[in-house]
Amino acid sequence: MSSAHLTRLRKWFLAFPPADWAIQQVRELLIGALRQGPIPRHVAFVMDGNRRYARTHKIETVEGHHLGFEALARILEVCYKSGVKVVTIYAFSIENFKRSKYEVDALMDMAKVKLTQIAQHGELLHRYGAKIQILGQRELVRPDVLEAIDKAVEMCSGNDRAVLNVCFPYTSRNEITTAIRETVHEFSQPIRPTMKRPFSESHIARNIRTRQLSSVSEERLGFGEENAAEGDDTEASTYSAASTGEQAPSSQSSVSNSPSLKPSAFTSNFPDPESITGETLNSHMFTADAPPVDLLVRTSGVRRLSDFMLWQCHEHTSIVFLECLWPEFDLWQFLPVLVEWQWKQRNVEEAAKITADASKLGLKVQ
Ligand SMILES: CC(C)=CCC/C(C)=C/CC/C(C)=C/COP(=O)(O)OP(=O)(O)O
Repeated sequence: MSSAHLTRLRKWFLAFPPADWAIQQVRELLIGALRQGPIPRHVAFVMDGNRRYARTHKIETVEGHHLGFEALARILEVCYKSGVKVVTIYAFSIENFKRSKYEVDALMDMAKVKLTQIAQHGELLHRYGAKIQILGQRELVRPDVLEAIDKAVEMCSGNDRAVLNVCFPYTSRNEITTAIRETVHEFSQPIRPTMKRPFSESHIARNIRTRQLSSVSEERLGFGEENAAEGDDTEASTYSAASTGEQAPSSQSSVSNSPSLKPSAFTSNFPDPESITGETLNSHMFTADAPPVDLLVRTSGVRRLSDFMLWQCHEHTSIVFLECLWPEFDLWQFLPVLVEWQWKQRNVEEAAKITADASKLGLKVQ
């Protein structure tokens, strides 16, 4: 039986109210079971296969994208109900501008209408306390579309339990380039000395460190350049306080992580590029506030990342390629992916626990 016939049969069966009710109950039960295990904090989707779905079902391309949106709404419900905090979707790649004007306009209009719809009071995003963030190159979007999506963002801005990141129009290369450009700009600005805050925690910590280091230096080293290289003098402390308080990325907590002056560069008054870390760049990514991606799913059998979430994927990110086309994607395809992720995650947590216990006993785990 062809997939078109199966879809029709499924629709016919689901049209019976008792069947619909029973399926809803099973869905709730399965999601409840999922919630008993670890849940990925951040899930990303490459929603691929809308046009192929439209072709195989002999419907308009735009209709394929509309069915793609319906699949998205279903899957967002599954994610938020299961406890996923951040969902990131590849809604429009910068490369997608190469498609026909008709299709680009249709996708833009769809974003305008659908984002407004799901942001309404009582609709999906409010039900799960999710806010929207638009990630990408805003300047490439038509003003009327921008106005509508900004309004949708505003409508959900009070929500703080979950996030929907809509990448639109986005590529990782553009995101990473923007982050590097902003970092270079930040590190090209002279550090402005600010008022000393004598009773701030960081100021006190620095002063203690400075005193400890200077007493060691006085005893052993004198006041040579080497001494300066190890500790902060009072002037450097003031500069560090300025950068820790105002210029360092929020995720950097230690004094040594913040943009600081090289002792040899005290006179240059610029932050030390050597203090740029992965955290510095991360704080300039569009997803700065989000945890790294734990699970990335791409549908339609295509096995590549297509310039999506290249920075956000880490050594434990599970990347899963599924054969089904995006409009077909639902809990039934997603469930095995989540169960496998939970199984792997338990192993990762178990291994971390063994390593921690071993290090407490002074042993080394291979
Ligand atoms: C909120 C919001 C804006 C939702 C967007 C809805 C949605 C599903 C957008 C996906 C658009 C897109 C380019 C999909 C890729 O499939 P494709 O067109 O490349 O299909 P193909 O791989 O079969 O050619």
